[in-house]
Amino acid sequence: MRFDTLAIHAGQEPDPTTGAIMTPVYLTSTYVQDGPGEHKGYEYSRTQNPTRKALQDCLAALEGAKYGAAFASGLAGTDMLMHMLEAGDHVIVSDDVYGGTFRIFDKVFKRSGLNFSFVDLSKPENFEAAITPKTKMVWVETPTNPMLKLIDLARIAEVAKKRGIISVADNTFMTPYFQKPLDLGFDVVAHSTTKYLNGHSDVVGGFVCTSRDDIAERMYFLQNAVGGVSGAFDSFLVLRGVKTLHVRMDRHAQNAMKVAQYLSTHKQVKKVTYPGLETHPQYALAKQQMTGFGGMLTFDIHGGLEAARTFLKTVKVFACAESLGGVESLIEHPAIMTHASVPKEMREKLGILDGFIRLSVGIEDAQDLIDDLAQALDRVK
Ligand SMILES: C=C(NCc1c(COP(=O)(O)O)cnc(C)c1O)C(=O)O
Repeated sequence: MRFDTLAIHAGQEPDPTTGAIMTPVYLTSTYVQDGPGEHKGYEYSRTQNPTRKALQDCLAALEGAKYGAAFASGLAGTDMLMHMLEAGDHVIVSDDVYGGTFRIFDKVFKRSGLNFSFVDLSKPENFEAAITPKTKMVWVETPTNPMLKLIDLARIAEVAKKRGIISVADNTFMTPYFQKPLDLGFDVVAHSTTKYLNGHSDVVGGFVCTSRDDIAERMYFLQNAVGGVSGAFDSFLVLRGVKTLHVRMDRHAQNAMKVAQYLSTHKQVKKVTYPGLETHPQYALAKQQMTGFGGMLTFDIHGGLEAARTFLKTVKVFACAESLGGVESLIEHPAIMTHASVPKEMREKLGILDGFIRLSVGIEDAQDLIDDLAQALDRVK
């Protein structure tokens, strides 16, 4: 089956007992056994749950993975992956990542003895230069959150394989609809399903998938042993949301392009970054490894923090809030909000400055979105 059909059907057979076409929500913690160890493949819902299995199988099919595991949040999936490593191991991370991802690396796992290097992997030569004899994993986002830098997945994967390094791509921004890191040689894909996969801002969740048997064995062990699993109802909601992923992503991308083009002409706007604009420094790579450009864009507004605050308080259709990827349009100030946990000097080196604004462009009427931005920009000048 092709992507659009998999999004609706993969991992979901009609319920064998009743024929229910939608996977039931198995709100149960445990399963009665015929005798000690004599069960139907289900023992305890932290270990296995039919609704979570349907979600795991569906999302794995969309990423082209053999195995998938669903978690209570994106960072719970990150936590599981870090438990694959041991004290003294070294991880190379793209220098621009979600603030919470930076935080779990720098404030949690560094205390457990893991070492992290935050490297500008948009320049592929920097990856090999950062490898040490202790390097066990490379972790990338592309496009990065929030600077929307792109990383050449195939080139990173090639070097990682040659050096025996596990490669992980956080594919939250693009989703498998626009980008397939496993097809480009990556070992693991991670998602915050909170975002585009669920797509309706009513779940916090995570997902990790791979086609490597060795990684999968460890992944399922840790999912159960560490326990940060996706609950049955959250799994049902993500399974329901992902059914329209292909339709929503097309509309997100169409709207984002229109908004990016509008902002690019506005005198109050200093710089617009969107992978679909030919002005993006890595536009050629965007066209090479992505089939669409997503719904995320950023821009710098003249007037610094005061202008940014006024602007974020004046928009009406765009909601000022953290997160992204829902049907509604969101706007936020990374330096104060999503990336406050990144040290100021690191933020400023990346370009996350006082006038820097991130948009998650929703699937509303594009002209309504543009009109909303226009009226708010008029108030700023
Ligand atoms: C909440 C936001 N990000 C969460 C996130 C996460 C963490 O996902 P959680 O479900 O919030 O734990 C992981 N990876 C990326 C690329 C993310 O953007 C945000 O950027 O507003």
